[in-house]
Formats: sequence, structure tokens, C-alpha cells
Amino acid sequence: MQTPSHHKLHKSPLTQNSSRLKTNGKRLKPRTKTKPKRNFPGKISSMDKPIHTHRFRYRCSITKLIFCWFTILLAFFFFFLLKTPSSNANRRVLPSRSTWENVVVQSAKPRDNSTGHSVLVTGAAGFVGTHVSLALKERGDGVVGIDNFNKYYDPSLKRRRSDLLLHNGVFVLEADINDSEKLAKLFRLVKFTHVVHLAAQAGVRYALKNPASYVHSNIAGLVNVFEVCKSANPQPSIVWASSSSVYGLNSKVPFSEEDRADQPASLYAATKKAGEEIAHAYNHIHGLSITGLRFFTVYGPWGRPDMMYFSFTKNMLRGKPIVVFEGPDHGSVARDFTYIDDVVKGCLAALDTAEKSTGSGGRVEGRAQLRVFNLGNTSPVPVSEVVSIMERLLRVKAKKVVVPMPRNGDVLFTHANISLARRELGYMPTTDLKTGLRKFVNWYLAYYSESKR
Ligand SMILES: O=C(O)[C@H]1O[C@H](OP(=O)(O)OP(=O)(O)OC[C@H]2O[C@@H](n3ccc(=O)[nH]c3=O)[C@H](O)[C@@H]2O)[C@H](O)[C@@H](O)[C@@H]1O
Repeated sequence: MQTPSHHKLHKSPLTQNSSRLKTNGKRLKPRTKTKPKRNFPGKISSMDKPIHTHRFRYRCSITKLIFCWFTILLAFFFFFLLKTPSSNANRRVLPSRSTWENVVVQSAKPRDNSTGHSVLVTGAAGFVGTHVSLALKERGDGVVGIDNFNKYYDPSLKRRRSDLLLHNGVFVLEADINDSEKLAKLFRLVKFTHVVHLAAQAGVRYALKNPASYVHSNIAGLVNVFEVCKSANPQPSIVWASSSSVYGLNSKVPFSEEDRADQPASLYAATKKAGEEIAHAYNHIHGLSITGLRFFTVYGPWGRPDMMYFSFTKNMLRGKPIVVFEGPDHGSVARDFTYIDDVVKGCLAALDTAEKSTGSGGRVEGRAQLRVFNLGNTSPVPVSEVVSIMERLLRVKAKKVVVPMPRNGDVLFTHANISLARRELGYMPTTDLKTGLRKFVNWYLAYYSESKR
């Protein structure tokens, strides 16, 4: 009869290797020379176990130890990965013993605490967001950015803008404006005096391809920003980006803030107009001070690759055709192109003239300010004229394919009346299209020649 230890012995890999394996009926020679010493018949004492057993157990325990350490290290790695914001750029900025929370607090500090603002800029790695953040920082305000770095257009351009901001002392947290926890946390860390809300799904024609993204950013995201601002104590004043597209099919020119804006030609325009109504509700109920800025086709260095002047430049330099839209009866399609520096001045003036919000802890002390301004250039230029300017600047003949403007969100023309902005904000655009496009082309050539290196 076999003892339990016998049973174990026969089942162990050692036993199988040394005594059980046979080839062609022959017994295989054991791999080790040491034979087990038996103290009692049928039993092997622990001291007398064969060296193979010791080595095997030794190897087993080493393997277990390594496995244990590896698991602990892995757990630490994931713990820190989850605790740290995911942007590479953000990770790069964090000094070794600092947390992203400390960096946010530093970034939000104005140069002079008594006069400077603490501003949260959403969409800070976007085109307008980058320029506004830089201008605020440059004049001494504290600025914290937030951006989700989505893939609507080349995210590497957004990363480069974010690097530029970081270089200038503006930290951009990688997070979506729909992440209420993150936003609320930012407000727990910093008492922001102002929010410049520029994060949005832009582009009029893309709405046909991805309508949900407009609802996600321009409606749900906007509501989320307002919600967090409404609950903050003190409540910040808000300046946010609406759009000239809200005028839609309006044919009365130039477009004035009092004109009807209830005939949007795209879902994009509809979400921006909805945003203005949502702003009204939050102002009315919660006492938030809100200023909406209707931007008119903003262009310039660090611009958006999805916009016409940018994509035409790229195609013309590569010898590719460009598709130029025209109106009925071969009429021109025109835009009130507005240079980025002028728009930035308008944004800062809106922020400086914004009154304080009047709500706190669910109570509202009096009416809060609610404003809407056009930020345009007051001189519409036909797209065909833009192409001629580009041809001269790039010294390239464009391969134009002229087609009737498809009904996919575009309107025939935009033209801003800026009297109100001039009166209330001192807004006065100074850059004509030729000068602005020259600055854009210089930036474009430098940026992409450097990227190739
Ligand atoms: O001001 C605004 O409200 C809007 O301005 C731009 O929208 P859009 O004026 O359509 O700017 P582009 O897409 O750069 O188009 C400019 C002009 O070029 C024309 N175009 C565009 C693309 C193209 O392939 N061909 C072409 O002729 C358009 O019809 C339009 O007249 C922005 O993309 C929107 O995000 C912004 O809100």
C-alpha cells in the first residue's frame, strides 16, 4: 500500500522525470546522479529529499517572488497613471515632486493679485483659445487651460499650441468640458474670476458627417460649463464663443445683433443659437454674467486646418486642385474674414467690461449682465478674391475647380455690423485681409518647414 507521501512523490514533476518516463519501453536515465536516501521504507524525510526537489522548490519560490514584485510594481504603475492627467504635454510640465493640482494653482496666479484676473480658458489648445490664453498671460492674468485634444483636425497642431502655452506659463489640462468632476475640481482648486469658454465643435459642413459631436460639445458641454460656474462660489463671469453663422439665411446687411437669428443653415449654427438661449436661461435663473461673442470667420497663424484659407494654402503648395464655391448665376460667395489679433482684442475687452455674476449658494442678488456682440471685420471679401491674394503670396497658380455652393450648411455671405462692440468694448479691427493672410502664410511656411526637419 502506498503512503500519502509516496503518492505525492509519484505525482511530482521530479518523479515523472526521473523514474516514470520511458522511451520505447526502456527506462530513461535520471538527469541527476543523486539518489534519494530512504530513512524508512516508503518514506522520504524532508532533509533527505533529492536535490532536484530542493532546486525545483527553490526555483518555484524565486519565480513566485519575482511574480509578486512584478505585480506590486504594476499596481504602482497603474495607480500613478490614473492619478496623473493623461496628456504627454501635461506630464512633461510636472516637476518631479509636484502634482497637476499644484501646477494648476501656479498657472492660475495673476502676476499682481490685486489687479489681475484668474481665468479658465476652455478649448485652450484650439486656435482662438491659444491666442486668447497667451494674450491674457502676457498682460499678467493667471490662466489655466482645458482641452480634450480631439481628432477633429490634426491633434499634433493642438499639442504644439499647448507646448507653446506651457512655455509661456499656461498649463493646459487634458479633459473634456463634459467631465463635470474635473471642472468642479478645478473650481475647488482656484477661485476663477472669469471663464472664457471657447471649447466647441466648429465647422459648418462637418455637422452633416458627425451631428452628435455638435450636441456633445456645443449643447451638453456648454450646459456643463454653466452648471459648474453656477455652483462655484464666487461665480465667475463668462465670455463665450458664439458664431456669425447664427444669422443663417438672414439677408439684411450688415448683420446686427438685433437682426433675426432664427433661420440657421446648419446644425452647427443651430447649436450656437441654442447656446445663446441657454445662456439667457442661466443668466435669468442663476445670475451668471454672460457675454456671447459672434465670431466672423476668424483666420491667422496657428489657425484651423479645416478652414478654407488653410486647406487652400496646403493644396496650392502641393499643386492640388481647390474647390471654389460660387453662388447662383455665378455670383460670389463672401465672408467677413476677421484677423485673430483683432478678435483677441475683442475677447479681452469683453472680459474686462464683464460685470460680476450675482448668484451665490442658490440665491441671486439682482439682475446679472447678459450681452451678445458681433466681432467681425465689416468688409466681406469674395472667396475668389481670397484665392487671388493667396496666389500672389504663395507665387503659385491655383488649380481652381468652381462648383455651385452645395446646400450643406454654408451661407452665401456674412457681413458684421460692429457698432455695438465698438461702443461697448472699444472694439476696432485694424488688420485687412491681405496683411492678415501674409502673416498666416509666413507662419505656415515656417511651421511646416520646421515640422519636416
Ligand atoms: O464665422 C463663423 O461663424 C464660422 O466661420 C467659419 O466658417 P466658414 O465661414 O464657413 O469658414 P470656411 O470653412 O473657412 O469657409 C470660408 C468660405 O470658403 C468657402 N469654401 C469653403 C471650402 C471649400 O472647399 N471651398 C469654398 O469655397 C465657403 O463657402 C466659405 O464661403 C468656421 O469654420 C466656423 O467654425 C465659424 O463659426
